[in-house]
Amino acid sequence: MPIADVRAFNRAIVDATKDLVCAYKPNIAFYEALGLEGLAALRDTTAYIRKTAPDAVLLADAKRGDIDSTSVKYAEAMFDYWGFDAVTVNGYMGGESLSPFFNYSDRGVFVVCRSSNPGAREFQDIIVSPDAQELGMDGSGQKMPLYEWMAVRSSKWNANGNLGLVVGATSPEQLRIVREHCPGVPILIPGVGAQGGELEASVKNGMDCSDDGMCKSPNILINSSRGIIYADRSADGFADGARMLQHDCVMTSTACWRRRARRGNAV
Ligand SMILES: O=c1ccn([C@@H]2O[C@H](COP(=O)(O)O)[C@@H](O)[C@H]2O)c(=O)[nH]1
Repeated sequence: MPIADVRAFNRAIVDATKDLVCAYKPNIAFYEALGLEGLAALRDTTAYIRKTAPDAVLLADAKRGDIDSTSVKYAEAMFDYWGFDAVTVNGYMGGESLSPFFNYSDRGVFVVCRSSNPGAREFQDIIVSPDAQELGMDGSGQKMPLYEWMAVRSSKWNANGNLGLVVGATSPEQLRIVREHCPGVPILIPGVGAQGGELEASVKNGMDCSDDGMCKSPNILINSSRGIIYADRSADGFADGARMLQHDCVMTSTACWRRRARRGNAV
């Protein structure tokens, strides 16, 4: 569905949702597809978000990643030129290819770990046998799916404490496993709404209870794009979409906290 005026469309979304969301995640592809005019609209949109919702995190969904000398330029573009707070990256070229992003210690770097699309299983679920030494274990290498190895391995890239992971809401069981390996790491969870991901199971399995069992800081970012921006092209529609998602997240996490509290904080 072409949008006649991208700037006005985005402004209406921001106005309607600024009190309801903690972050905005423009997907760079949609702006690049419109050429220079699209990039100008992205620039104006990010400026509008900064002005209107100054506390919101601006996360670029760009899934960048290349050899390190090229990643230096991708990181400069995302953080220095565009001024994003965080970016999604592709880690399958290995840790050193991402260090230019992690070197920006005041910015977040969300590594795709288990994506939300149906084809995710084609590679990410393949069982691999990482070197035992790499795993920091004795004996022979332990077998695990590739996405799980990504979760384990990525903690080595987190010297600056700015690692995040991306795990789709379409695979809550894999999310549970990733969370087990990665306490304290923020997880971006796309895939609710249009992709049919499971919100309740994702909130339950993704919440971070590493602090004190009460999940003071759940460390999850639930993403809904089409569920909000195409909810109904009106201010009420955008706000309703965001409000419904917020309501469901709060209900689920509160129920989870209560259950855990009743069990004496056991996670
Ligand atoms: O595994 C992934 C990683 C990124 N995405 C991106 O998130 C949004 C989801 O859009 P919806 O309209 O809420 O389905 C989109 O920009 C994807 O590129 C993802 O879906 N899955």
